[in-house]
Amino acid sequence: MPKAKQDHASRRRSMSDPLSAALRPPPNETPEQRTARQTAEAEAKKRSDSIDEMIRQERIDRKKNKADVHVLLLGQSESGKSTTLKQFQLLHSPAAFQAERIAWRAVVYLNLVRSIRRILDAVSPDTDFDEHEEIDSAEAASLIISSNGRPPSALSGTRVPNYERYRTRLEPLIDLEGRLSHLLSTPDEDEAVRLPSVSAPSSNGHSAVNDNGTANGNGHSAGSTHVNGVNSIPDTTGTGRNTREITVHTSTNWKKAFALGRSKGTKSAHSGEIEGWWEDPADPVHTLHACAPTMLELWRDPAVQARLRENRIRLEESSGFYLDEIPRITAKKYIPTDDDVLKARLKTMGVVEHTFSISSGTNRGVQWKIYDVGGARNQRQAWAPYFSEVNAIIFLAPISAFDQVLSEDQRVNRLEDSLLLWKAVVSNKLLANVNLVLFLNKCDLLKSKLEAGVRLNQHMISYGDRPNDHDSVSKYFRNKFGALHQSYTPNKDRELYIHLTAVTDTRRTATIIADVRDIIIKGNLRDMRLV
Ligand SMILES: Nc1nc2c(ncn2[C@@H]2O[C@H](COP(=O)(O)OP(=O)(O)OP(=O)(O)O)[C@@H](O)[C@H]2O)c(=O)[nH]1
Ligand SMILES: [Mg+2]
Repeated sequence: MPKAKQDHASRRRSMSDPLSAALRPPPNETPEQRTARQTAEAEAKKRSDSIDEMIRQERIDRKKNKADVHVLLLGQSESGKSTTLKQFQLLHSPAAFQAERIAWRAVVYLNLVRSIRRILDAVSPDTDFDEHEEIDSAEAASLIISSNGRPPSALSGTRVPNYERYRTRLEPLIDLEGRLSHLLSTPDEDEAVRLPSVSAPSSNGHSAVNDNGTANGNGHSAGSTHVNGVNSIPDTTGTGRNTREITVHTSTNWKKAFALGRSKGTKSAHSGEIEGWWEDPADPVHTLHACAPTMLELWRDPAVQARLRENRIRLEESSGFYLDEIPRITAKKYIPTDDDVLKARLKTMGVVEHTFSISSGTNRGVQWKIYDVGGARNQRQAWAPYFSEVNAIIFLAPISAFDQVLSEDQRVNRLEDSLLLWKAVVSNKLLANVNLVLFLNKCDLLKSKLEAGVRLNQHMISYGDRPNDHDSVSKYFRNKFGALHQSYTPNKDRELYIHLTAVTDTRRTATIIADVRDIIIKGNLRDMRLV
């Protein structure tokens, strides 16, 4: 309908509208009555306009709050990025966390079996650490490097008289390790392209991540998790045993694959044919259950403990440590607890994107996109494409790692690597307006390490003769990382927000995450001491 006609029609409608008719001024209105009416009308209009303005402002505020928040988790491998993501999940999509809990059983089993194999390798009469070209990540994580960068040879150490018996009895676990790796690595025949192996660096030590491993891929973020990039299958040494850390998908595919049971045709707990996985004779729990007494005996054997000490292997500080809980983990009806899931170690390859919708508090309705990246050196070129779209970065630096080396380059101290990475992030001009939150992580491990007598000044000369306790050491790192930001940031107004964290600790991390969330939303970083 043409506009003139439309106006006319609406006028006609309003004239015949009984309400409009009632509001029309009386025909015999005096000039005083008219002035009073007009004043009252003007006031009513003012009130109405201010209500309209309030509604408009609220709408803008709501829109602002609804805007997506993009957070990138950065830091070296094993710094705790994926664990931080799990904490976000636990807080903001507990139903999804709950649904995936059972699938983490496979990872916990694999972590446990690998710890056992690590012990067997370390206490073997044939082991000479100096001959080992490669030590896997978790081994490297638990080694204190001697002054020449190598642990002392194990050849002259304590003999483990029961070694052969342990080996024979635990042989089924070696097979199980292969089965579990396979289950986790090839969950789906239609799976995406594989990345080059972590163990195949290019000549400059940085192997390329293929296209799938870089940003943006072909966004299939249905549900909440979306993976850009894939995993590599662990290497196999000449001995036929894996020495590398298992790298598997962090996508929902492997989770489904494990949760749904094994090969086709096998009766599945989830199809209702049997009551639970423990009734399935092919389930890994049976091998673990049968080997549990020997695993316990091995771990508690004083000769084994002595040998591990001589080799300076502290498994209790390594990723995915479950050796103190063998009976619980190997029980037939074992279901991982929240803490078990948080401790489970699965290396990330590529980029995992997770979406949360905050359903309570002041940030209600805000969509959060959190990107969890692989931190190993050959994964880092996948980070940059995300720099232009993030509002905030949570950078994790594990400060307990001052005496450890990178698994991908054993010449590089982990803390030095963290400091260099941090410097690169804070000085990056593309990130000048991105909010920065720094988690000085693994404070629990730092504390136990310092209490065990490991001295920071033996690895960091600049620490001098300051006290070797948790407070002094963490303060020193806080200042060191803070000073780098102050010196190199291209944005002098940017405030840095530093936390001392142990992201496996759910209660404390929940408090920190709530604060970080509010601060990121406000875009207003403040330096606070929360722990
Ligand atoms: N004790 C302790 N363990 C931690 C802490 N943070 C992480 N971990 C453990 O360290 C291991 C490595 O953590 P991840 O979150 O997988 O590390 P990441 O940064 O994602 O590593 P990549 O995926 O290789 O880049 C896991 O087994 C975690 O449970 C911490 O603060 N304290
Ligand atoms: Mg990870």
